[in-house]
Amino acid sequence: MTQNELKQAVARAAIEYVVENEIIGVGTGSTANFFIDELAKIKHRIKGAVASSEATAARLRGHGIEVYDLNDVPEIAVYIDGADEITNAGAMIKGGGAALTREKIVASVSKQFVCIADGSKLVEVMGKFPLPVEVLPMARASVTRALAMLGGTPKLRLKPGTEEAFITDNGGMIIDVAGLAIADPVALEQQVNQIVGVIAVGLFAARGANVCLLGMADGVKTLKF
Ligand SMILES: O=C[C@H](O)[C@H](O)[C@H](O)COP(=O)(O)O
Repeated sequence: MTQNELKQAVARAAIEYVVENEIIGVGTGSTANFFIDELAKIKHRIKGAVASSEATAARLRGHGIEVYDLNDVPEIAVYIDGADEITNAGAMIKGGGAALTREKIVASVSKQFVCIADGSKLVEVMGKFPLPVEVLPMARASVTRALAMLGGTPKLRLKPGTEEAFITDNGGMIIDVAGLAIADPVALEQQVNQIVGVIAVGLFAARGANVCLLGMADGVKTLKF
């Protein structure tokens, strides 16, 4: 099976977690895109969705799914999203697609977080995937110095094929920190959150996933945390 087929399989399996007549929280990225395409097939069974990025909002609308402003939605029954890495305790690195801040906000008001990922994302210790940190542009240099003190190698994310900084949906910049072996994800999440100028860190540990649907060659494996 190709990686895309594994992503498609977990996207399909995630439909079982969609709560009828509710507003669904929807993540960002290639796996989330497969999920949106599956969600479109049952759109008459949901009220609508809250999107974690402009790209997700556009794809949802393209399928005729109503997109709600989170300010008008006090609680979300289920949030479905991918991950860059996930541990067998449900902690995740997210933000490879730069949507970490909005993803964290939507996840924070969701009763259940269902992570959908191909099996290669399951790791024992996170950190092989560089940890994304969204920062206010004026704090780019000071936050970079503070992140270097944590032991990794921080690098400003650039717009593909250019020397210009990548700018997020929120007007922030992303610093990717390579070379961290994350022994205590909850402690590191707290530590990075305390750096002045950080908007959000792509560690989802204090609030991790409740369920993970992992795409494996022999089928979809369900992990519950
Ligand atoms: O910012 C992007 C998100 O955190 C994604 O969920 C994550 O990068 C995984 O993306 P993909 O499903 O494309 O591997």
